[in-house]
Amino acid sequence: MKTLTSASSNLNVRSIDPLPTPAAVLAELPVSSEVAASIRRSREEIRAVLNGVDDRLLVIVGPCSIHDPDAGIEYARMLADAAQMHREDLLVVMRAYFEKPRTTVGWKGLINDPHLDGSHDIAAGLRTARRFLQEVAALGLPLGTEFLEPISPQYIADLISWGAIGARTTESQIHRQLSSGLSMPVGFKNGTDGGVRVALDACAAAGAPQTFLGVDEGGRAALVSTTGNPDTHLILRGGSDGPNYSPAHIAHASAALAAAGQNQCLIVDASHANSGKDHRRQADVARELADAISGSGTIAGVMLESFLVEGAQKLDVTAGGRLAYGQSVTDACMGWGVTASVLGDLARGSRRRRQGGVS
Ligand SMILES: O=C[C@H](O)[C@H](O)COP(=O)(O)O
Ligand SMILES: C=C(OP(=O)(O)O)C(=O)O
Repeated sequence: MKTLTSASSNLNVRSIDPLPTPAAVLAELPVSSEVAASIRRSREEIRAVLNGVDDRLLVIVGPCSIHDPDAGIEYARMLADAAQMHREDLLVVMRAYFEKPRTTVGWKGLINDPHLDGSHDIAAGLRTARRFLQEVAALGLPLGTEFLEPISPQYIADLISWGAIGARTTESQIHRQLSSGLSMPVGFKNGTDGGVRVALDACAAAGAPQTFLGVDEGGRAALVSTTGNPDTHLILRGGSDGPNYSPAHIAHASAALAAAGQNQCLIVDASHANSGKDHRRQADVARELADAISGSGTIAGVMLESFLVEGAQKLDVTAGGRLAYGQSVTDACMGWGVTASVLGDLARGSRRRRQGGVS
């Protein structure tokens, strides 16, 4: 369906089709009171880690993107066991990314194109994402995601314990406004050029009350007024000028946060420009961080890209064809074996920090 509101509008629009409302999808796929309580609890735990009240290390780990819910669930079960094993030292959150920001063009994630064939069945994508989150949340594993489209949070945010705004959108006013109203802690990545200032500005903007155009649960355009998000924080992911996880980079970022009157605790992404997008290098970066955290009170968390099978495969939505099971179709990931060993190293680093009494 496409409606022309005037002879001069929608000239480049092929179609506009209504989607089910957030309220309809939430009613179809509700959250039990037990799961809702466990999500609220995990948000509090993440807050406590970010504020230095809980001395564990936050680890946000999982596939670069979820493209096959079955493989994602198999991964989640293994991660839930590992999270349980390391619960004294690590607070593990599963990366469940359904929306991919692209440098130019490419598959934009399971919500945008759930059949991976360019058919863009977003109604199915929203339901598939929500069903996946329900299933993982029922395992007791907290979930993290990148919020990219400003409308999709209405469909899934109640199931998310930690949110990220990506390097390509940290400077966007729309994403800062959105974050100011989200109910969970939200981390802002430094820019793709390595600039940390945009993320500090983002934390300040998202921490402030905002009024903007949004949608309500009924899918209607709405005036949204927020209180500001008290739990914004910085994520260092490296940039075009190289990695930014060295002790000097971390001290510099932490001082900039303090000067801006913001929380000095930050998260380091071991992937992306911090590992030159090389999944083998990512494990080395994570191990360097495991050593570094024992002497640093400011590294509150680490991000890892990991899936069942290491590496990545090419997805061509126009060509079809079979995909290897459990391997990323976006950025290359560490495989499960290496991930399990890296989690052990991070747990040991977290324990050493506690024993050394680093504050
Ligand atoms: O993490 C994912 C990617 O790095 C990001 O979405 C950009 O991907 P692209 O450069 O392949 O488009
Ligand atoms: C896109 C991502 O990261 P960045 O914004 O750092 O490129 C991601 O984590 O999937």
